Amino acid sequence: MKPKITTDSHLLDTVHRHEWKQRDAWRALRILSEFVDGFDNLSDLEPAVSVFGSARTKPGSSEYLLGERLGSALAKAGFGVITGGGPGAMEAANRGAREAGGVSIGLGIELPFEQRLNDFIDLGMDFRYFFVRKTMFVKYSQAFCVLPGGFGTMDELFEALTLVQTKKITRFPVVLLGVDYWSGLIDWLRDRMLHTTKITEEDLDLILLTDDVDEAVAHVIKESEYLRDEASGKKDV
Ligand SMILES: CC(C)=CCNc1ncnc2c1ncn2[C@@H]1O[C@H](COP(=O)(O)O)[C@@H](O)[C@H]1O
Repeated sequence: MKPKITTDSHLLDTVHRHEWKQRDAWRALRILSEFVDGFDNLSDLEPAVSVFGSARTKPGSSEYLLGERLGSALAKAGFGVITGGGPGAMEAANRGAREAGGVSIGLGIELPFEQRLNDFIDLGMDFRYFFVRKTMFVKYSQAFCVLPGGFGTMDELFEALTLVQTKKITRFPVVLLGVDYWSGLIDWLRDRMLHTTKITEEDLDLILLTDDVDEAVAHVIKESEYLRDEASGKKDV
């Protein structure tokens, strides 16, 4: 089946870009309105953590259960849980949060195939543009927790790391859950990127790698407290 054309794909169409000239100007307003909707819906949110992970994680699998436990632990610690609103690891984290009585948020994305928000979301939004949605993940969360995932998950992970490394955001905790899954990547970052000085030791220290949901949540709490103290002037920037 031929994939449906999405709004995002029109924007990124390089072949017909002359034809899109007029329409792209209008598109800018649509993008603006998507930002406004996001700010409007999310600015009153309690402290929240974004959880990322594969859309393909199977319900009942160990990775799904890890996502559920993470969502639940974050909710019990008082954090809202924000995901991409889709299936798999996103659903698992939303489910854990909802079942623990927390606030479960899903920021969905228009895709070329049929897609709806998962069934465990209290506050849901659908975005047309990936980049607008990504702004919301960063702006409205205190930390990123990353479950095993593919390209989409890597994109979200490395965006956060780049923002911290370039000091666009400060001390934003990034936790990778799933030692077995992620340790190959961490080894490569250390042995290749760090070894050839493309990143620094300090950059690697931005990431906590663990299988332990409680350790992940404790880390997020500790970093959030530091940021709160910093904002209230108790700590030097
Ligand atoms: C079965 C399937 C592919 C469904 C796709 N449905 C999706 N719905 C919502 N967010 C998504 C989806 N696919 C990728 N993402 C985004 O990319 C990440 C997962 O991508 P991946 O599966 O690791 O690469 C998620 O954290 C999410 O923000």
